[in-house]
Amino acid sequence: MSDATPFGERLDAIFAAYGKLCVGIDPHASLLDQWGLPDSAEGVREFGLRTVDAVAGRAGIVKPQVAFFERHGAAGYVALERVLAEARDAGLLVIADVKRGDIGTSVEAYGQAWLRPGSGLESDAMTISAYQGLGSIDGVLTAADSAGKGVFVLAATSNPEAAAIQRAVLQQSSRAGNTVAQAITAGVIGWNQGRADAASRPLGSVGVVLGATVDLRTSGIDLDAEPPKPGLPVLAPGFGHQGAELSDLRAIYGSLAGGVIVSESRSILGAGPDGLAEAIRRRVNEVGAASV
Ligand SMILES: O=C(O)c1cc(=O)[nH]c(=O)n1[C@@H]1O[C@H](COP(=O)(O)O)[C@@H](O)[C@H]1O
Repeated sequence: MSDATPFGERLDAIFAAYGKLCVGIDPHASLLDQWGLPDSAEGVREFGLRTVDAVAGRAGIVKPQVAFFERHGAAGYVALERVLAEARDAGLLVIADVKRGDIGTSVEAYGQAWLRPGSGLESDAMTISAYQGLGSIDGVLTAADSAGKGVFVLAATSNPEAAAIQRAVLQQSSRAGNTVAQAITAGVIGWNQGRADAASRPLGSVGVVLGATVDLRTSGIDLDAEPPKPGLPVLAPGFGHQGAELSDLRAIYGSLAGGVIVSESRSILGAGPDGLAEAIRRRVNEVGAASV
């Protein structure tokens, strides 16, 4: 499947081949220590490469968190470029967790950094924030679409402090009365439905971040409606270390459960370099049993 194939189709193929686990690549200082690696650019590179090696052939998706590489400045970025390239060469789908957002022209430049084919930081998808308005991300969505790339827009994030803002109710716009999380989710579903051949696509190429720790109904997300067509990719952090249980997956996500990517970092990485492959294998099976 070529890179220009829509991201949603590539994600669907990965789901079929490897299931829905995404392994976060988060080289926390404490994990580097546990793995016997230095807290340096070399350390995060080695951590990333070993994780990619352990994931390849066992799961299909990785999500490097850029902040842990950025801590080491330019050398950290060089390390990240290598990890991204090795992951993509290994056939993994790479979601760059960068959470960018700005006025439209600047967010487009972020898109060029992370999603433009040939860029040193090229990834298959990136996380972005639409808190400067849904219109501010239009340009990056269009560019991603034409390059077969994906975008995950923050909607209801897993951290408890987020609820006050993300459950706030819009006063203006055609979505007045919606919560912020609801308006973003509806906007993304609408975007996917507006693409050519949308009805025949299994999954859209734009998804949302809906944390597994969140009461999504209270956030205004409709979990009882028919699943959208095409399906909505849902990046779902919050399982594992943050406390959400896989056995609750269907209850948490309702009719959106089919598009859920279970993303875990510390709960898997904490197995250490020697236990990592086995921890991934086990979690892939558990996610398979819990997923729709
Ligand atoms: O976009 C994300 O990935 C994300 C969104 C969110 O709502 N909550 C959240 O925890 N994340 C990221 O997901 C990862 C979760 O890590 P663990 O809690 O160790 O599984 C971290 O890299 C977070 O930055």
